Amino acid sequence: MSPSTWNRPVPLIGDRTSAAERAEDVAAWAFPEPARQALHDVVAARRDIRRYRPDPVEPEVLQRVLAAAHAAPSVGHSQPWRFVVVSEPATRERAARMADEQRLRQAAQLEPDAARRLLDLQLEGIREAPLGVVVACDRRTPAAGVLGRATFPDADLWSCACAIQNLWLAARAEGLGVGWVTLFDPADLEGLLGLPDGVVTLGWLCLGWPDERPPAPGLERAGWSRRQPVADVVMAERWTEADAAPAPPPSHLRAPGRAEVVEVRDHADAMLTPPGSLGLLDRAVDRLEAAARLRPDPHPTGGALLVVAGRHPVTRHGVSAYADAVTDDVVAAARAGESAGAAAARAAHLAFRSHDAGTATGDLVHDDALTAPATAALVTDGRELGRDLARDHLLVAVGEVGVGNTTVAAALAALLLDLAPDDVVGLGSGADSAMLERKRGVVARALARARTAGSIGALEALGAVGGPEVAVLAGVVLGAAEGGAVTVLDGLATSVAAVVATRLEPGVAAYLVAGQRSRERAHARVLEHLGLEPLLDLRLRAGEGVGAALASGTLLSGLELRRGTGRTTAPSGPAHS
Ligand SMILES: Cc1cc2ncn([C@H]3O[C@H](COP(=O)(O)O)[C@@H](O)[C@H]3O)c2cc1C
Ligand SMILES: O=C(O)c1cccnc1
Repeated sequence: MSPSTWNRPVPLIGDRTSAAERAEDVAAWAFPEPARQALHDVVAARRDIRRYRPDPVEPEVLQRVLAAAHAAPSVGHSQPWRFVVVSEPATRERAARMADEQRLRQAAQLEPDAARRLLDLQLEGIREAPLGVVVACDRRTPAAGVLGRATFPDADLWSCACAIQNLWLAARAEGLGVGWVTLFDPADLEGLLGLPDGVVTLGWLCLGWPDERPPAPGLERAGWSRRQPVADVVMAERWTEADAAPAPPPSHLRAPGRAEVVEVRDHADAMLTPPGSLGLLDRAVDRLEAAARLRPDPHPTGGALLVVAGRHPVTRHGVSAYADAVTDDVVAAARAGESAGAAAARAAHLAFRSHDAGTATGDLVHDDALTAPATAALVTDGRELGRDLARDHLLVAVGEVGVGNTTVAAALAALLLDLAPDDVVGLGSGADSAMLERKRGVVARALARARTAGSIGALEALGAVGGPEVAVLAGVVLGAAEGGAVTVLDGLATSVAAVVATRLEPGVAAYLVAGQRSRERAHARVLEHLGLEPLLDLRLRAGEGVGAALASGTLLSGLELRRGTGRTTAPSGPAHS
């Protein structure tokens, strides 16, 4: 039964346009042609001005120019810029002397001819221009406290540079000249104006009515440099240097593209709810829906849980709180539909499959876990399993069982992500501190052995320190994606398997959902590496796909919620308001 159509609730604040309006005319946000042309004219005619008339700049004009600067984009909307407007002739004179001193110093470092050309350059603007605007950046907020600066700590300075550009263009439109002088020892300039610690300057802007109207940059006219062709600075897809273009990462897998992703979002935006109101769940449902759009109609709607079992000779080093035989018990219970994984699948309305991947041949410390042919065969088996499950299911939740496999997963995570044993070894099914110490030692020795080979590929790493269920699971992730199904990851081992899969086929990343963040130590790092935020964070340590099943239940509920919620009507009101 399909739901009825309802009036679109138009928000009274913010963006009043609907997805349908935006899809109908994607360019409707543009300015009229004369305004666009004017913008390009101003950009092209902006010059660095060094000669000024002495006439004053009216306060209203100055305010307009400063307001444009203050409208610049800034990292995390932090507005870190400060503008010190200097009109005192004595201050300008002292600043000019500082710049002269630096000019002589720099000239002394240059070849004689370049030095003469530098000395010829007009730097009198600081004295002549009626105003100086010293742009400063208040850096006293710690970078980690500003959205976007923890990763790019200098983004606050770039924001100030954006403000300078805005000021410059607004000034040019008024007919004013701007010259940006950075020939200072920053500490001198900061001292001159009394900038406190933690506030740094980006230099001195001369501002006034220009006594030159240059059609081209002064440095270009002086033969100092020339504007490079735009084609020399634009690259397609990857960094390219002359003819040394490196090959792109191989991916034969088609990930949902822009068309599918936008279509899914348009569809979701037309629901009788505020767009994106299900938060992270909305994003995971988007993923499911985008992948489904690559399939022929009609496509399946439900999900399955696959639990893969493996056995590990590494247990002989005393790294698990349980005996090897537990793995066989769980496999038998799974067949009887009585393992925790089987029960979790039933609770979440998922089909259940278990698969026995067999036994590793090496203990990681002395020998590779798997030979190269065994590794390849296991990945191929997994790929087929994944494709097979994808035929009947929209999502494949994955889980594992294998006493000792948190040691294996930790070693593989460390090898693939270049982490230390301390960062990856966790409690597993219940280690005590002595066992943790042994696990760290085993992982350290396994890594030392594997790393003697130098840099190794994902499949080699899998063979060296992985295990049979991890290899099969890497294949499952690949096969499921090929079949258009999203894989819902469980704990550490399944997530490390997904890392292997993304190394083999970068395109699979778009088909992954992190079901949960488990208590196992390395899991958070591995999920971060995959760029995935977990749907659940319950400190699980169950293995067997229990967390993936719980999350898949929620995910399928989210999908049902989206498909069952009423749609709103198309356009209501103009796109421009
Ligand atoms: C009864 C039992 C059932 C399990 N089901 C999953 N695991 C979980 O614990 C094992 C990994 O932990 P470690 O590396 O410490 O051995 C895996 O089998 C994992 O799925 C279980 C563990 C036990 C004891
Ligand atoms: O986080 C996991 O994946 C995990 C933790 C403990 C035991 N088995 C699995």
